[in-house]
Amino acid sequence: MASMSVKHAIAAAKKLRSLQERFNPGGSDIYPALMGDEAITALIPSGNPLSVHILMFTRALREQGTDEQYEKFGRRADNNEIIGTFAQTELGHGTYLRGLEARADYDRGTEEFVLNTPKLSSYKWWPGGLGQTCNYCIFVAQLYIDNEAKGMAMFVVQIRDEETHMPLPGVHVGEIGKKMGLNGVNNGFLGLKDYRVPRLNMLMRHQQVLPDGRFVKSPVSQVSYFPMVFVRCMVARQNSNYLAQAATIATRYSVIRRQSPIEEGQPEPKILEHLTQQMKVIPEIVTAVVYRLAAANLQNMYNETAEAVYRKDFSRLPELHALACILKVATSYDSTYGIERLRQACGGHGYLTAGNLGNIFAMAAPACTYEGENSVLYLQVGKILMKNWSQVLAGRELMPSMAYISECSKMTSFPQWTGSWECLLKAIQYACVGSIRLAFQSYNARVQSAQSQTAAVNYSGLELTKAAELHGRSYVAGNFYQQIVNSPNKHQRSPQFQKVLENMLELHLIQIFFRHLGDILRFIRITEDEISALQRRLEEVLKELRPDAVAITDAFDFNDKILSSALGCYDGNVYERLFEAALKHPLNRKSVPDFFEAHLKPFMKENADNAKKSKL
Ligand SMILES: CCCCCCCCCC/C=C\C/C=C/C(=O)SCCNC(=O)CCNC(=O)[C@H](O)C(C)(C)COP(=O)(O)OP(=O)(O)OC[C@H]1O[C@@H](n2cnc3c(N)ncnc32)[C@H](O)[C@@H]1OP(=O)(O)O
Ligand SMILES: Cc1cc2nc3c(=O)[nH]c(=O)nc-3n(C[C@H](O)[C@H](O)[C@H](O)COP(=O)(O)OP(=O)(O)OC[C@H]3O[C@@H](n4cnc5c(N)ncnc54)[C@H](O)[C@@H]3O)c2cc1C
Repeated sequence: MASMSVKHAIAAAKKLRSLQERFNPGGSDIYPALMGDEAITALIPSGNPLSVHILMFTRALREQGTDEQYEKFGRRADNNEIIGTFAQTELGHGTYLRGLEARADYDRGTEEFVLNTPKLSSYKWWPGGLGQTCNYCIFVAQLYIDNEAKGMAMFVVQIRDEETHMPLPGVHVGEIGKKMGLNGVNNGFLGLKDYRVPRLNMLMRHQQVLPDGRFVKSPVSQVSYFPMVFVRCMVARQNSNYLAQAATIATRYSVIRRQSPIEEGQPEPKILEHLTQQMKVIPEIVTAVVYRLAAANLQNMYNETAEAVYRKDFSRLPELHALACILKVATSYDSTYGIERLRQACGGHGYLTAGNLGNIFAMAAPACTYEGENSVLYLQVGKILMKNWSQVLAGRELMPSMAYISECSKMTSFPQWTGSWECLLKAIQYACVGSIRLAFQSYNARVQSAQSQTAAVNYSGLELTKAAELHGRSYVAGNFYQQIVNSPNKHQRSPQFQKVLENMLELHLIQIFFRHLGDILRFIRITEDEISALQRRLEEVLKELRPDAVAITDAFDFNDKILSSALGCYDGNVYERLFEAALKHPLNRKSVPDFFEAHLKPFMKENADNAKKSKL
């Protein structure tokens, strides 16, 4: 499987290169590469073994290396002359970066670093492509000078001979084993023993080790985390895509499949006529659109921040970090759970490999773990919200994406309930700020009672997580509201299109309201009549969006090859394709399977003989 994936990935990368040269000659714009990665990834159901090379190895060289280091390594990596990965996670550590055990000791006598993974738990474990594909990696290690720890640093390390692909001396490298998905990616392990690299193999754009061993600290240590921020931004885009693919499949299947009359004596309707089926499918279509828009915003913010960081302006890093964390978590959680809901909406056929929903789930699900495990990133955002709440209490301004927190903090009570979009959005934001305030009270009480900040974060973890989750909802819903209601290009939309968008906004806001009704009722008094009115609106907007469901998913414009699903093909010939896929199963090559003579027949005969004996 891995070699097939590599073959496909290389073919697709070559195609991408020719497209890039045709549409972006000589351009350094990496987004065609990303689109290519998106396309490559979508075309290789078992995952793209070059993803981490494209998304992390080449970018780390460009963003963390000096111009000279880019010339030496980065240009060759961008041109796919060398293939690398990002080797940070270890067998024993993934989240707690300050606990990473791999070490780089500077030898000023030879102006080299001596790299070691001192214990089994220090082995790098998980990096994509590391097992068999890559001949280089970015090796993340704790830097030591005269045995004094200086923090994390990144090193360009060649792990295999460029001609023979043999592992180099001192390198122990291989595949970590079968996974629940992405089995074409050959995630690998890497052990290094007294492996020496020249001083200039340490990426030194932001921090340096001089020939005499003097250490020049980075002005902002967190800039070494930048490669992860980028992938978190990409995950938001990628996972909204996975959800859109699954929503397309389930929608198309739901207007082909007929089952269970709604009126006695009437013909069986398309299953999408059932209200409960609409509630399973249509909100996922809208969620895919909502996150695609949020991911696009985040990508723009990433570009602006990356340019600023290149100019040594680190001012926007904290806001990008906070947003990248919360959108990576929200998109990966909601897409993973949403894809499973869509699979279940397709009944038994949703469980067939030919439907491809299982594989889309297996591609989407690990994003809840890689690039920062979601519950850890929720806590990270919770900590940032605590810091920002202290700013609010001190009367200081907050970063733009958190400005609503300041506004809501000034409200002594929630205004008269109207049920309007603005009211629903403000309710989610108001509940978020109420949760932040409660979390801060718990956290602060713990710190005041002499708990360390780390311990206070841990023991306030449930409230911090809730506040972070509601912050994500507030940001995403607010972004969608602005795009639909206040977009500068709103006048260019036809009235019909604007109406569809407004129906999608109505559905998103009401769906989020009901999902967090408990959180909202904690801070806002809403009557049963007001809630029932929203229940009616939910049923009504599902009915309104039903006729547009296919058109909206067609607009995602996934080629049948990308969906790779007998349930979701554009022509709707589901049963023919299911049957065609079934007949291709190896067990159908013979009428009588080999195991009949070898196992089944003797087994049944033995039982029959025993039955006869017991009657005698
Ligand atoms: C569209 C095309 C296709 C796209 C495909 C995309 C999919 C990708 C496919 C490839 C598949 C897999 C690739 C996977 C790769 C990996 O998984 S790489 C390894 C990822 N590992 C992690 O993410 C580790 C998680 N842990 C952390 O990030 C940190 O340990 C954590 C943030 C949890 C804690 O940070 P610490 O420094 O340890 O401690 P803390 O006190 O919390 O933070 C101190 C300080 O620093 C600030 N901070 C932390 N992180 C960042 C950051 N990234 N950027 C900026 N600032 C950061 C934090 O807010 C604190 O600031 P303060 O002001 O001092 O409070
Ligand atoms: C498909 C895939 C691809 C990957 N690709 C790469 C790659 O290319 N390069 C790379 O370096 N890594 C890669 N990784 C590794 C990934 O980054 C780590 O798995 C991730 O960072 C989590 O670390 P961990 O697995 O060690 O879990 P741990 O850090 O051990 O966490 C395990 C669990 O403990 C809990 N936990 C941990 N810390 C805390 C905390 N502070 N507070 C509360 N609970 C906590 C959480 O529930 C967490 O799920 C990949 C992983 C996967 C699944």
